[in-house]
This record gives sequence, C-alpha cells and structure tokens, in this order.
Amino acid sequence: MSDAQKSAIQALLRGLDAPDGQGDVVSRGMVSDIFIADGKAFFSLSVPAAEAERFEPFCREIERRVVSIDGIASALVALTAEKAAGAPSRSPQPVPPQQPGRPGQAIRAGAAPAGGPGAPRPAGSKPGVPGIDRIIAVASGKGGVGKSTTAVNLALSFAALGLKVGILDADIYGPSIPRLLNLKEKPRSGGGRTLIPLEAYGLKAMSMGFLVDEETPMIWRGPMVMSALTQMLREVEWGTLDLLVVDMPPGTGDAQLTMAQQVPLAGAVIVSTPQDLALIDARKGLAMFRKVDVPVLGIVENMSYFIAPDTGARYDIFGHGGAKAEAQRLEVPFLGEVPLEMVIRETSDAGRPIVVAEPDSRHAAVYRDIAARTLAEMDRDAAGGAKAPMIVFE
Ligand SMILES: Nc1ncnc2c1ncn2[C@@H]1O[C@H](COP(=O)(O)OP(=O)(O)OP(=O)(O)O)[C@@H](O)[C@H]1O
Repeated sequence: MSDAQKSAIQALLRGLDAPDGQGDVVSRGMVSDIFIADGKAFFSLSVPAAEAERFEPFCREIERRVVSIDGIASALVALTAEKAAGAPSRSPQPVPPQQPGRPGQAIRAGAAPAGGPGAPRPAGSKPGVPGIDRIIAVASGKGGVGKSTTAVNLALSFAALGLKVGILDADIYGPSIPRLLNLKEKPRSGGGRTLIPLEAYGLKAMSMGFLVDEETPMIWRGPMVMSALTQMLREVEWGTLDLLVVDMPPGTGDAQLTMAQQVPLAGAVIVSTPQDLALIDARKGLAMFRKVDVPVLGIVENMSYFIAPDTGARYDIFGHGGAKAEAQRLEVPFLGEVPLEMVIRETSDAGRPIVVAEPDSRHAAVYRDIAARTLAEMDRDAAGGAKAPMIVFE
C-alpha cells in the first residue's frame, strides 16, 4: 500500500514543473526517500541554497496536492540546501528556523534568520516561539539513562512550583511521553495546519508518538526529523507558557545537533547515570550544546543510589557521585541526584509520574529541588552570571 502511495507521489511530482523552469524534481534527483506513516507523507527536496526562497511556495503546493492521493491525509515537505559543487566547505551552518507568525513554512535553507517583532526572549539569533517564555532541553549523551523520566518529572515539578508548563517530546526515535503521561488519543486539529496539544496533570503535551503509531518503524531522515520538530514547536497551539520542556532524542549526532541549533533554547539539562561510560557521553552532550551556544544549566545524576526497601540501607551501586565530581571538574552546576527506585519506574510505567502520583514522597521532593535549582540557574544565566568555560571534546 505505501509503495503504491510512494509511486503515486513520485508520479505527481514528475507532472509538476519546478519553479526554476528546469524540469521536474524527480528526474533531477532532488527528492529524498519518501516516508509514509499513519497517512502522513514526509520527504524533502534538495535545492541549491540560493533557490530556497523560490522553491518554498512550490513545497506548499506539493503538500496541497499530495493529499489527493488515496490514503494520504497530509504531507510535510521540507526544503534542504544542496551545496553547490566547488563551494567552500564551511563549519555546520544552522538551518534557519521558521519565522514566528508564519506557520506552515517548511525549513528554509540559506535564508537569514529573522527575529521578528514580538518574539519572546530569543536565544541568540533564533526567533522565539510566540507565547512561550522559555524553552529548555533535557538531553542525554546516550539512551536509557532515564532522560524522559527526568524530563516529565521535572516538567511536572515546574508546574508544581506554579509555572505554566508544556512538554514537547522531540525523541522522535522512541517517543515516551504518551506512555509516561498515559495519553492515548490523537491531538485535534486547531483548524488549518495547527494542532491542539493534549493535556495531562496540568501539562500541555505534544509528541511525535501522538501522530505516529508506536509500532511504526522510525526511519526518519535528517530533514524529516527537523521538519517534524519545527512543526511540533511552531504549529501547535501552546498558548501562553512560562516554560516548555523539550525531551530531546538521546545522543549527540547530527539530528541532535541540528535540533539544538533549531530550537531557541534558554538552556539544557543533561541527564547521566554515574557510570563512567554514561559520563563520557554526558560530556559529549555538554560539548554539543556549547558548540551551538546553548547554556548548560547543569547535570542531573539519575539512578544515583539505591535504598534497600527492607533495611533502608543506601547502596551506591553504580559508583554514585561520578556526575557531581564531573560537573565540578567541568564547572557546570550539579542539579541533583535521583535514586534508582522501583516506585519511580512503576509510576512512570503506569502513566502517572511520581511527582503527581506521590507528591509527598521524598522522590517527588528530589525532582522539585532539581526543578528549583534549574530555574535558579536559568535566572542566573539570564542575568549574565553563568560561567561559560570553553570545553572542547573531540
Ligand atoms: N530513577 C529511576 N529509578 C528507577 N527506574 C528508572 C529511573 N529513571 C528511569 N527509570 C526507568 O528506566 C527506564 C529508562 O528510562 P527512560 O525511558 O526515561 O530513559 P531514556 O533515557 O529517556 O531512554 P531512551 O533514550 O531510550 O528513550 C524506564 O523503564 C524508566 O522507568
């Protein structure tokens, strides 16, 4: 079925003249692999950087036409810049994000980033998302360290501290937020291209997992990841938020780097377990955010220690304290340590994270303390007080 749809999309594209008048985009090899999931088609067009502006309306036109194909409900066509032959190679350039107030634009390569009036607290040259005061990333250098569990409990803790909070699950390869917040329904369209976020425990939430079946293989390619993220960030009716927490995909590859470049981040929180290996990965995460000028607000040590339920004795099974020592060495704030606790796992699995399931527990207090420290770091940073050591790990 989806092969037939891909062929139908290709046939449709072959019948369209590209805006530069040089023939159709398929014969010229400008179309990426086409990925179809849940009736949504994703692909990108690779165009010379100088032509990006001209091809943008063409992308929108393709999106409109593709839905006429049986079984395709919507499409997302991203524009990527093709490097001109012989062009000098430069260090990675951030792909400019969409301008605020212009929903529906795909990623536009080669254009100058624009702040736009009313853009709240832009981080660097990146335009903010209207209505959202600050955006922070929760990231980890490798998978399975408890990044999503930390992100969701932190978001709920920020809310418990009185902030209006949203969470965006950018972990497109393995979205966990629907499970962690027990959200099963699909978000409704807000009319036009916008989506209304779901809500749980006072958090507004958006996840790629809402749009794509958990069973669907996530063979996302770079540009598609980016357009999906941009759409979730800018085409969702977040309303007014004090804070949006972005649960990043694990790792420090190109996709993560581009995300860190694309999203106007006020800062990043790095989650690590105490093991050496995880710390090495955490250091890479740190270096990645530094590379794109995003302040690292601090490191959280997860699964830091274990309290035996029968005796109450504490066991530092993973060599607790590694992250704290590392944070000191790197002159990055240490935000706190979360114990390895069955109840943290159980409440997460039940879709009712510990901060809301057992708000009076000491574990919930641990998360709230970390949230308070993160806010303090953000304020310190906004006041220009954060240390910014130059760290280069290659
Ligand atoms: N402090 C903790 N105590 C006990 N279990 C935990 C703790 N933190 C996370 N877990 C459990 O560890 C597993 C991995 O956590 P989580 O999905 O949050 O990790 P992740 O780093 O986001 O993983 P991935 O990157 O693979 O999505 C989950 O089963 C979660 O419930």
